[in-house]
Parts: sequence; C-alpha cells; structure tokens
Amino acid sequence: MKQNIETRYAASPREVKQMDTQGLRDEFLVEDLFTEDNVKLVYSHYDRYVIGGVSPVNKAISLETIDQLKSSYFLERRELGVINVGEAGSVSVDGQVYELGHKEALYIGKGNKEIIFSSKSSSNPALFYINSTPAHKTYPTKKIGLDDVEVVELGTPETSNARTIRKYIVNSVVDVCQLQMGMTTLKSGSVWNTMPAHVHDRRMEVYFYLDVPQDQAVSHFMGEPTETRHVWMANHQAIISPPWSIHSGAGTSSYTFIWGMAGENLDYGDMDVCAINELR
Ligand SMILES: O=C(O)C(=O)C[C@H](O)C(=O)CO
Ligand SMILES: [Zn+2]
Repeated sequence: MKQNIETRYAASPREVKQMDTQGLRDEFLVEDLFTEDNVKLVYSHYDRYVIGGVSPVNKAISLETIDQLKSSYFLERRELGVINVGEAGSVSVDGQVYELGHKEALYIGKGNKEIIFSSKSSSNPALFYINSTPAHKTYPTKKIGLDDVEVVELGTPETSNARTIRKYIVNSVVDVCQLQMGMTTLKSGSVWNTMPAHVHDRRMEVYFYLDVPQDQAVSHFMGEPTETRHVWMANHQAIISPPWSIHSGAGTSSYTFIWGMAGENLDYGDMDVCAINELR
C-alpha cells in the first residue's frame, strides 16, 4: 500500500502577498485526498498539523508512520481525529473496533500503535478524513456520533450565511491535548461560511469542503483581513489557513465543510472578528 505524503512549510504574510494563483494553490490547497486503497497525508509546519484521507475499498488500510515524524509508529507522540465522509466503515485501534457511519467521528489518543481503516462494502466505501496534532498526554479513544456533538446555529437567510455548526472534537465533548474538529453545514439558499470572518493568531486551521455538487465550487478566502486572496475549491479538497489568515468561503450552492484546529489554546470562541466593511 502506498502512502502519498507531502510536506508544506509555513509562509509569512509578506511572502503570501506576492503569490499568484498557482503559488497559493501549491502552498495551501490539498487535493486528491481520496484515491482508492491509498492514504494521502500532508504534513504542515503550521503547528505540525497532519491532514489526510484514507480510502479503503478492496482491502483494509493501516496508518503507518512517516519519515517526517521520526517515530516508530504514527501516534507515538500524536493524537488523531477521524471523520467518515463516506459510507459505513470501521477503525480498529489496537484491536478494538469502532464502527463509523456517515459523518460519525473518532478521537484516538496518543500511544495507540495499530490503526486500521476498513470499509463495510467495497461497492459503497467509507472515506476517512483525518487530522493529527502533536500530543503530550494520552486521552481515551472515543467515538463521537451525531447525537454527541454540540450544535450551534449561526447566521441568517438575509445575510446568506445561515448555517449549523457541529462541534465533534472539542474539549467539552472529548478530552484532547490540542486537536479540535467540527463540521459546518450551510442551510439551503445560504452560501457564506465564517462571515463575518475572523482570525485567531493563537491557532492555525484547516477547512475540508464536502457535499459540494460536482458542477459547483466554493471560493475560499484567505490572507490578512486587509489583503485577502481567493482559492477556488472543489468537493473533497482541503485548505490550510495560517494563524494570521482569515478563512471564509462563498459557494455557488450550499455545502458542508470540516474545520480542524490546533495551537495555543482549546478556546473555540477565541477569535478576532473582522468588520465586513473593512475587508480588503
Ligand atoms: O461557519 C463558521 O463560522 C465556522 O464553521 C467557523 C469555524 O468553526 C472556525 O473558523 C473556528 O475557528
Ligand atoms: Zn477559525
């Protein structure tokens, strides 16, 4: 089994200002997360965040360590969040099997050696979106189903930003060292996520777009609030947001995205909100 691995370095606002379309895409966009019977991993130097996709179709896939970690197994010094964006599947964690249905999540604590991903049916495979961060302590592995999440409603139809935020891996739901993950779904007719936009210099963030119809797209906005850039994104693509950058998007239809964060604190509400009419 191949693990397709990329490294992304951290870039400063000064460098990013000079980037053209392809430069921005090469630096921040994560494509091809799901290829049959493969693992794709992107190791980012922002908070040493790992973004990945695991797509077991005809066989089970084990998560192996990568050179970037210099560890004997992947979770030797890390924790892992998994959200299944495909059909039914399971994750075996040192022999304990967790069944994950569509949009169910699993938090896996540091120190677990053998992580094996499987689909229930090769004709309707699971798609496991994964995020991983360095961890200093072992917390118990926990499945987070749709009934376990914290739900927040934000926005209004009048401002085209009515959406539901589901917090899966946050410290009020599961004990974590630094990883946070959740899912935001736009209501029909609304297109703007994370508007008003914000930054949080204490945490980097990654957005992974899903439920984007094949002939539609999301224009994702990034950059300093007064120096924004956009990146056009398709279904099942992710984008890295540096801590100094806004992360917001407008779709040509409604859609869903998974956000994941790591850094200085676990305070979801620690955001510096940008006035909409001051964005440039
Ligand atoms: O639509 C939103 O607003 C979000 O989903 C915001 C993210 O959760 C986020 O950026 C958290 O920092
Ligand atoms: Zn944010």
